[in-house]
Amino acid sequence: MPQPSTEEEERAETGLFGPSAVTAYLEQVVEQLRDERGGAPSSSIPALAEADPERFGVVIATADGHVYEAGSTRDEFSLQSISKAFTYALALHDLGAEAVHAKMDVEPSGDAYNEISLQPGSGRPANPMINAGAIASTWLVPDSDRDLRRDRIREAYSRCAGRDLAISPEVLAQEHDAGDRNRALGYLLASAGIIEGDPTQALEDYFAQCSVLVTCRDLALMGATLANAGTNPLTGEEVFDAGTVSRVLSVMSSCGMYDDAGEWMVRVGLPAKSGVGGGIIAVLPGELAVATFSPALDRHGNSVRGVLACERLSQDLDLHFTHTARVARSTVRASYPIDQSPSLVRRNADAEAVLAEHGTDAVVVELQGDLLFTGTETAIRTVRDVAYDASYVVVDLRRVDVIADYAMPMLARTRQELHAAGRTVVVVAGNPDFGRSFRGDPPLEVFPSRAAAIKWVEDALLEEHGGPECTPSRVKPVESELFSRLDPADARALRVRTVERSWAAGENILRAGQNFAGIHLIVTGDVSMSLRTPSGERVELQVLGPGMSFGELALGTGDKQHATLSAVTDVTARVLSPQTLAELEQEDPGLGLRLWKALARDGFERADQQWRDAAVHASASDW
Ligand SMILES: NC(=O)CC[C@H](N)C(=O)O
Repeated sequence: MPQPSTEEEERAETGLFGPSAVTAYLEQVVEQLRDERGGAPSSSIPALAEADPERFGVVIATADGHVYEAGSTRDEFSLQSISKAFTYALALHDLGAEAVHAKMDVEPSGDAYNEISLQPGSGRPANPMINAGAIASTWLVPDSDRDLRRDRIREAYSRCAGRDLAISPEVLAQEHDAGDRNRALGYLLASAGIIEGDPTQALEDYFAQCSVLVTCRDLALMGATLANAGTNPLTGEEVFDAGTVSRVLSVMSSCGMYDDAGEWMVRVGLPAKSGVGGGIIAVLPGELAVATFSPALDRHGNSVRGVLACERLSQDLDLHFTHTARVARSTVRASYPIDQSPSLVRRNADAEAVLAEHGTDAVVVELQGDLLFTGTETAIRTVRDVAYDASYVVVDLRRVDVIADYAMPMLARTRQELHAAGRTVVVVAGNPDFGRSFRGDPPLEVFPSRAAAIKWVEDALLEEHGGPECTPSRVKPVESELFSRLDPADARALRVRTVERSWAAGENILRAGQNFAGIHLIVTGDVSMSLRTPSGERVELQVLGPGMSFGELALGTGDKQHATLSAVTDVTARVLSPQTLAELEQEDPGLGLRLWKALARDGFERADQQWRDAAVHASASDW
């Protein structure tokens, strides 16, 4: 079955941009280590002893399924002991950790992989990565009614690799012929009651799993399945549950490289498993897997070039588990007072004055990435710090990918603590689950956009620090912004020429592109002004409230509405219709001229305000 290719591979074949920089790096590593000629292929069976020691491949497969390879990455070789990690996973998956732990411990033995040894006292093998534990793991995998044990094992490996892997009959026959030491282990396990009954079939199935043929690329995808918590990142199929994978990786960390495991964790720092066929997989949980292949082995039975390549990648790419803690510092994307990114609501002069004075009393904290413990701790510390000086905190979760279950109560408690101290936390979240993150009493305000959240906070600040004139629910036309620029007599003369119109919440009032439909003075309710992007996305520009006007800008844009106006709430307005305006020019040209001057001043000020808002919005990133 052909090996599945990824999009990068297909694109790289087109040659448009050439191989990725990651591939180029791996090619450089292969070339620089190719001259390392220490060690020799395993002499345990002819098929291994005859392997070409010059073959050398390195692959990185990311936990989201991107594969980068260099060197001999498509040549097949036998899996050998790397199989142990995956058979152990299958036994855990089938029987559970307790049943498996009754048959083998999880302690590093410090012995060679084929040591004839069981733990004193318990009589269990020290761990599943040495042959004694591995044979016990194989025995634990039950035949299913559909498949023999060895088919179940091979099929599980194939699901991790993303393609159908085969057992080499030649290697299997040679493992069988050379298997007396393993048979001694099998009967020792039976004598200790670890294997119950005849160990023969388990031994044959163990030989079979060692004889499964893989390529370096297959190994990397098998490792990436472990890095991706048990789900194959290319096929999306869950092969093992996350708890099983966590246990397997833990045991690989302490035992996967046999009596070189301690040195390995210091120099490479990744859970790994090697095999005398010349393969190694190393896994950075949640991020990637590295796979290497070169048949020449050191005295521990680990590939010489493979170990050097893993050390090199760990050091060059900072893969060591003690180096990957930086991600927490990137949890906080930005933090700024709301007056640096005011809402889209056009406020009257009184309201603007109050917000200018109190706008720093509310702060936005934008979070991103995964809120695991360190990310959550950083987020909590930041929210508490900003809340020290601010009464309102807007926590923007839209760029957060994951909030760990244990983080939810920590975030909820933080909100309660701030509430008890007179602070209010509101949340911006597209994911409804995230809205639960800060839940508690009083009920949490969750908004789909930051603009809506900031409007809510501004309204709260105006209610606290401004009078009713800041957030009027009703404004007479003669007190509107536009008419207040005129003499009272002119305002009254125009008021009698208006007609009342009303719209229900959600109703369209004016559409972009339609002809001028008159000057509208909002008496009650909120009106949203929006545009459609070329891709059809609706972008809200402003929210207008009582006392404000709309529709007149069409006069400056060729009599066509430049934006869509829709009722956010129920709306009533007084309208100077186009016909009324035409009659006014005939009947009282002086009043008409004074109206146009007031419009011009209002328009220029509004345009200036919009440019200033646009500059602020551009700096405060997208809405
Ligand atoms: N470390 C290894 O890869 C050893 C595998 C070999 N088939 C054995 O069982 O001894």
